[in-house]
Amino acid sequence: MIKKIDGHNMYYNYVGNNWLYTNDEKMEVFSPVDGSFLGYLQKMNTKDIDFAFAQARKASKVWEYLPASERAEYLYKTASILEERAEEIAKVMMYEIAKDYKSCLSEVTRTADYIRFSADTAKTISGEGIPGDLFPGYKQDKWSIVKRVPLGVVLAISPFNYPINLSASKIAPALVMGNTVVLKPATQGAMSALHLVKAFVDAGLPEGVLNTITGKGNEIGDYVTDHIEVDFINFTGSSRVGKDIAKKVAMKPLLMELGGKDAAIVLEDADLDLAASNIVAGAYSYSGQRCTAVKRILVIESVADKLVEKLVPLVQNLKVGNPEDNATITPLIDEKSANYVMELVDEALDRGAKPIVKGKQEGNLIYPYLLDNVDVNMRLAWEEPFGPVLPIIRVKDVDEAIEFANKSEYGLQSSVFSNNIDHAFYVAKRLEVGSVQINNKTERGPDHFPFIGVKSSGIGAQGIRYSIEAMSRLKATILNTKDEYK
Ligand SMILES: NC(=O)C1=CN([C@@H]2O[C@H](COP(=O)(O)OP(=O)(O)OC[C@H]3O[C@@H](n4cnc5c(N)ncnc54)[C@H](OP(=O)(O)O)[C@@H]3O)[C@@H](O)[C@H]2O)C=CC1
Ligand SMILES: O=C(O)[C@H](O)COP(=O)(O)O
Repeated sequence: MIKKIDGHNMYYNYVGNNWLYTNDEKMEVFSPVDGSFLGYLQKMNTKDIDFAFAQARKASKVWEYLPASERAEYLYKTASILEERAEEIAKVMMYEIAKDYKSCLSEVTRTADYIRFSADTAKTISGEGIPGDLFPGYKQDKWSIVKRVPLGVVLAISPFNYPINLSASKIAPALVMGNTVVLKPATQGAMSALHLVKAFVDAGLPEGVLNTITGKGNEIGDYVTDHIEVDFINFTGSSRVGKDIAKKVAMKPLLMELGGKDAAIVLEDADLDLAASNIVAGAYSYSGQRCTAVKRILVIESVADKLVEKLVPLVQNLKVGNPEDNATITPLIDEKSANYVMELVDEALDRGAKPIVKGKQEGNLIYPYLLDNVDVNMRLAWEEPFGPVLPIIRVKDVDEAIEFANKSEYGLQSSVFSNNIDHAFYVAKRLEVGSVQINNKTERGPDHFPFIGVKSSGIGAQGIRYSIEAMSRLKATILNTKDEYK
């Protein structure tokens, strides 16, 4: 997987049954932690990409017909290998994406659990037999035997922020269902993703079943997504890129998890300590670079001051610094992203938002901001910063909270904090999002729950069983018999 070039690591792609050096074009990868040089990735060209898809197509004809229980065995082995290598992989991830070490480690072990659970779940996917005579005019001589079959070749495109988990959450359900996979990981995150792929390879996965493509999304993306051999696209990333792909590819089924602007709605009867601790954990972990991060607070005016009082010390106490020291606030993925976050902060401050915790920018590191009195005329009320910045929007009553929550173009998750279950359900029922958390921060998981984005936040449902179902289709074989004995 790794060869030395000029004394530096060069990551190869896995295609067919080999770690391949495909061509001389390469990309340099630097660490967002300290700018150090991490190594090279290959820039695959159209010929290399064609080869990867051809391998996946060829393998799908065999893999599809392997007994499901045998496919599951490869996943069990992969999960164990990942666990054995958890510390090594977590370190690679920490330097590659500047996520704190503890979270990197738990991402790897969570992924092993995810893969194992996918194998378990696949063994519960059964079919059904439907008797024909349920419909008027038919006799007992006709049966439809309905089962799930794979779609063929799945293109998995993953983002930088969960390079292992959001690659595996596409690969594992796809493979165990009998699809083959071509993975295009985020460029910043690809080294970690290739370590995941190596675990599958070392588990003995047959030739061509899992293949990888590296290269800049904005250069090879169109060619990859529109490739004739792609039967299904499973994408996680920004709404901008997701929408672009959806517009360009015609008649290809899609599963997309995109951006979010998750609101934490705090009602008058909320437990404010619980709300404050959940909101701060939800908003600032991994410096807010999570699609499910709490990205705005909508609080009823009558309890807003009290909530703010509880939030301020929690935000002030967040550890800022190095991922090796398990800081919560670590450098953002790059300086461009940090500059965008500051653009939103500065615009809100210029328009009168109150910085109750005032952060600062040092290159790609942003110290946390908590801004009060953000209003609907500020970009920060609507745009997704993907950084450690949390706006507080004060609302007069519950209906205004619901109205503002739903005005967002996004619809991933929301939280509602209330000690009155009827009030919480009143709000939950009216929110236009995939999931509502009652008295908890917004978050994905446990991973067998459905994870759904609506509006600009996605298409379809992820979650182990749901992903398996999404990457399969029903196939009916109709058995016609004669009710006679000759
Ligand atoms: N809802 C969810 O589950 C999640 C959503 N997200 C969202 O993702 C964003 C951050 O992740 P980020 O990685 O920056 O997202 P991007 O959309 O920039 O990139 C996601 C993936 O798409 C690739 N890509 C980029 N351009 C194209 C293209 N034209 N065609 C095909 N693929 C392309 C990228 O490759 P390359 O790196 O080479 O550019 C990367 O692999 C945030 O908006 C966040 O909310 C993130 C995680 C989970
Ligand atoms: O990409 C994301 O940000 C994740 O899907 C969120 O996952 P989490 O809620 O487990 O952090």
